[in-house]
Amino acid sequence: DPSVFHKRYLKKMRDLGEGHFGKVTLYLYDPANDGTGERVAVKALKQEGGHVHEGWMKEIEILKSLYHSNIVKYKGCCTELGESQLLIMEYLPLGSLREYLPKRKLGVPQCLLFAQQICQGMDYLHSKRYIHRDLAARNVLVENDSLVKIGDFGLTKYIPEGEIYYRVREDGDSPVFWYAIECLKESKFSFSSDIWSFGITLYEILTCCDHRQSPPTKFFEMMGNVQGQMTVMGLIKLLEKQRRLPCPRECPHEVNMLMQQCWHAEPSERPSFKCLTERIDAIRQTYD
Ligand SMILES: Nc1n[nH]c2ccc(-c3ccc(NS(=O)(=O)c4cccc(Cl)c4)cc3)cc12
Repeated sequence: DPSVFHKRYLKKMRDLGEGHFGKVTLYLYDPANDGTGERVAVKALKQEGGHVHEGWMKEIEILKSLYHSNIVKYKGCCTELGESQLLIMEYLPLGSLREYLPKRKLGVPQCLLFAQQICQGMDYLHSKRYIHRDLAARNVLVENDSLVKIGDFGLTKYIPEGEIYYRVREDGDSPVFWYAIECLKESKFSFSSDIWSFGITLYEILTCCDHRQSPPTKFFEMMGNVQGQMTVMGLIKLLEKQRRLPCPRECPHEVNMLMQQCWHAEPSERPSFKCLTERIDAIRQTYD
């Protein structure tokens, strides 16, 4: 069974990323023990033990059930007695947009191609009634110059038929600068709050993930940067005054309008990923 990986053949190479509950690491899976094995990305749960376990199994089941060209491929899992399962994914050598964009100043057409592919992957996720809850440039991986994939589903939740929101207890270090206003105020997550996070991710792409223009940096500036003592209340007040991230220098007017609509205070006024895919495609056509 190619989806079963034995821990004894996993050779650690380097870290790929770390989240609140987990860690992603590059391993060589080398059963012949001659260096000819394949490189895989392995996500492990930080040993929090206990309650996190069922959420972890859910994450593995969710990724296993997703098949889309803009979603990282599930390869299998590794179950060792007494330890939590390891999630084995395909390895993309170019890493996430956070690593890729600062090195490759993309033009607007390629930025829009990446944005459109994120919308296609997210439209597929929403079609299966999942909300992502952590869409950000750091969680988008680069296969090559013309293909990106959503690479982490650690906060993804299923929204039952007939429901609109998913409410969460406050969890660890939430990515508040990617959160829609209703998530900050009422912890209400929905398909529409993913649209808000996509708008922030599109802003990151258009600023080439330049840390001087990053969402945290810009929001701190807009709040008067009181020694970084940003409270969630400070961010909520700013957003309630209709303040939003500024239009990036290279950003065409119609793309800025699209981003601002993703940040509409009223969730139901935000576009869907299907609509965004079509609108971005139309804008891209004007560059051909
Ligand atoms: N280069 C890669 N090939 N395959 C991968 C699978 C996941 C990842 C990955 C995906 C997401 C991140 N972002 S992250 O912010 O580091 C993160 C967020 C939530 C949970 C964790 Cl454990 C890590 C970092 C790395 C990278 C690769």
